[in-house]
Amino acid sequence: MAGQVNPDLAKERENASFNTQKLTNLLYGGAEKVRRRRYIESLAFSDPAYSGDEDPVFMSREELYSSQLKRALTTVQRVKELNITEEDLSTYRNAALSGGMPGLALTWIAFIPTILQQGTEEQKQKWLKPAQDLSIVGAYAQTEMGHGTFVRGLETTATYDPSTQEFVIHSPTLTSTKWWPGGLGKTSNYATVMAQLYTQGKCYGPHNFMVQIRSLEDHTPCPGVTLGDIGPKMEGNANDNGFARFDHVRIPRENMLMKFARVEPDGTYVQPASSKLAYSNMVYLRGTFVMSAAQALASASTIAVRYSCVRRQSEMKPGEPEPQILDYQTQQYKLFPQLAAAYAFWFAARFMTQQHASITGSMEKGDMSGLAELHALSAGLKSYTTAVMSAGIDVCRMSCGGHGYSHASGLPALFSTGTSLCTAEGENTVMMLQTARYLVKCFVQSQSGKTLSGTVAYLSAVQPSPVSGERNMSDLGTQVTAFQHRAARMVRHAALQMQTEMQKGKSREDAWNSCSVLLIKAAQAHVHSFVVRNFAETVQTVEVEESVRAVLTSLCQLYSLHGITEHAGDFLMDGYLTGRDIDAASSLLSAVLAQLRPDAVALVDAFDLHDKMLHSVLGRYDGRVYEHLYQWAQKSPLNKTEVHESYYKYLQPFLKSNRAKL
Ligand SMILES: CCCCCCCC/C=C\CCCCCCCC(=O)SCCNC(=O)CCNC(=O)[C@H](O)C(C)(C)COP(=O)(O)OP(=O)(O)OC[C@H]1O[C@@H](n2cnc3c(N)ncnc32)[C@H](O)[C@@H]1OP(=O)(O)O
Ligand SMILES: Cc1cc2nc3c(=O)[nH]c(=O)nc-3n(C[C@H](O)[C@H](O)[C@H](O)COP(=O)(O)OP(=O)(O)OC[C@H]3O[C@@H](n4cnc5c(N)ncnc54)[C@H](O)[C@@H]3O)c2cc1C
Repeated sequence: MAGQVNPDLAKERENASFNTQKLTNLLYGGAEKVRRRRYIESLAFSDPAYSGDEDPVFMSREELYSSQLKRALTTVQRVKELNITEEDLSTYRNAALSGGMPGLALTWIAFIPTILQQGTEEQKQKWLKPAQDLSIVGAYAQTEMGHGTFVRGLETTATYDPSTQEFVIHSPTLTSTKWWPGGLGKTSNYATVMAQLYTQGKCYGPHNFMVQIRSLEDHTPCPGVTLGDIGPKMEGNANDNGFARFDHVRIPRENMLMKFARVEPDGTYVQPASSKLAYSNMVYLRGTFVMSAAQALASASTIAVRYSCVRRQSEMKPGEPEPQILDYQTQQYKLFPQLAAAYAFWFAARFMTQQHASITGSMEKGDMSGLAELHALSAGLKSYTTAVMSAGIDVCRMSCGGHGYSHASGLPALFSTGTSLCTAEGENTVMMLQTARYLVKCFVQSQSGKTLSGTVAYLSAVQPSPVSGERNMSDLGTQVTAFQHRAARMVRHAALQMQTEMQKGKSREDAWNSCSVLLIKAAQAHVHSFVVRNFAETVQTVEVEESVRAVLTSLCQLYSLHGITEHAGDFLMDGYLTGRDIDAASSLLSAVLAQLRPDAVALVDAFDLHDKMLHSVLGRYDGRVYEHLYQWAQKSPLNKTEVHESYYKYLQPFLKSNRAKL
């Protein structure tokens, strides 16, 4: 019957052990914030300006680009009309754009933050408002065809000419062509360009420059600038990721973003407090990817868990009705770890945001001591959470069988969008190696007697010797300590291995490369241990109803026990955990799967993701999967005519001639 919720799904909701709304409030920071978020979303969802477009999967690249651009421009207009505040801005935009990435997106997520973080007060005055009001549109142009990871290897030059007080921006080679920046291809008329700064005959490394790239009158490229779109990608095709070449393009001296480093009119270079401050916007964006990872995994688990309650398949017991596929333990083992990771990353993202605010606050006051930890934490968390998210979405997709492979499920698009976060804003392996670099340094410091603090404090506190006696593997504290022990041992092992290689005569760089697999694994173990500890501390300390705490505790247990059993070898290596402990962890894990089963739907409902954000026939809140699957397929462009034109062009003549031969 129209409007009714699938009875299986309705029953799941009735049987939950806790109040979903209470958990939603916890996730979003209180009942008032939830109410506000829903209200802001409803403004977008009910606005006819955003409805009527067809499903993006049925659109051509050009249709997609234009329709998302149009929507994005409508959001700018509506934000003014509706007085949407800064705090509600991203909620409104996400809802209006249904999570899509228009050509304007990088203006919001990279161009404006770069001006904010790298610009002087005067520069902010000049460019912030135009960028926010969208009288200029900007890209963040750093990556080149030949270099993305190795920022010091960028080839674009910005050479200061004191006679005119200008910088000359130049792309000396094909490989120096800026390649990938979002919105650069067709949409932007400005870009912050990362280029090697040359002044008084000396190179001072990569710095950011504000460059006008298109005419503000007719949008044609400025003299000396060649621009274009780099072509379709795995996903995100509403965005015109682009290329740009500069042929001795002159910009005023004031266009160098000079909050940290400066070039005086006579060409004198003034050093920043740290050369890495030019990278602050990357650190910020990496931090935001942790929440994107949590949300992407939350979306995937919402889709897969709801569908797994609607879908019935096979016979568990002879003669009995087909069970919901979520009743199979193997299905729970696929999905619940993804669900648990989504929660774990959500809380980790919250920590990351707080750390970012607190350390950048100190940096504003001139205290740079937290920069290294902030970089290591954001790089490691970005790498770890996006990798788990990407793999996890694919697990969710496969858990939905054939229908998961259809775009109707929303999972293919979610995967190909989500997986881009493993590469963008610092390739994951490279990022994890940055965390490893910090850990090795900390280890060496702790060896020489320094007491470590912050997220690495445990490296000096945890003893590497095995602990004997029975362990209560269901105790969260025991699990956290086991993770810390594992990480500390792996960091120590990788660092000592490096020292051994160097003692054998290898250079530091060669020793680093020959130990980099160990280093990556150690850094992953470190981040994993941080995420477990942060999850455990959150569930233990947060102010919430006991029924919510109980289900979160089970979820935390699951995340942690899953990690222990999946990486059993690491925990067994030095005998810290025994085979008996691992067996106990496996049995507990099975028990927690069964314990969480009745709450699975309520746990995904608590993410409060609207159907308009999920884009999934399988993950619909009402669970009416089959009728909508049928309706969705009708929209396929191939169904526009009963007999497709290629029948007349190709198939008919072919069949006819074959029949004639009979
Ligand atoms: C339902 C929801 C679904 C949602 C899902 C989707 C949401 C959509 C959202 C979004 C969509 C996508 C949006 C895309 C946007 C993308 C934008 C871009 O990609 S912009 C380009 C980024 N480019 C990189 O990140 C380059 C990476 N490379 C680097 O950062 C550097 O080159 C690095 C770190 C690899 C090396 O840097 P060195 O060569 O300058 O430094 P060295 O020599 O290695 O180190 C010197 C010291 O500096 C430290 N260091 C390096 N970077 C640092 C930093 N940033 N801060 C502090 N210290 C740093 C190092 O740790 C080292 O420290 P010691 O010497 O050991 O103490
Ligand atoms: C969707 C998307 C949007 C993007 N948007 C922008 C944007 O708006 N602006 C912008 O400037 N850029 C953008 N980029 C570019 C992005 O930042 C780079 O692609 C990214 O930083 C990775 O660099 P790379 O492509 O040079 O990879 P590479 O470094 O070439 O990576 C290739 C392989 O080499 C390995 N590798 C490289 N260096 C090392 C090392 N030191 N140690 C061990 N292994 C190593 C990597 O692990 C990887 O396996 C975007 C990219 C994508 C996919």
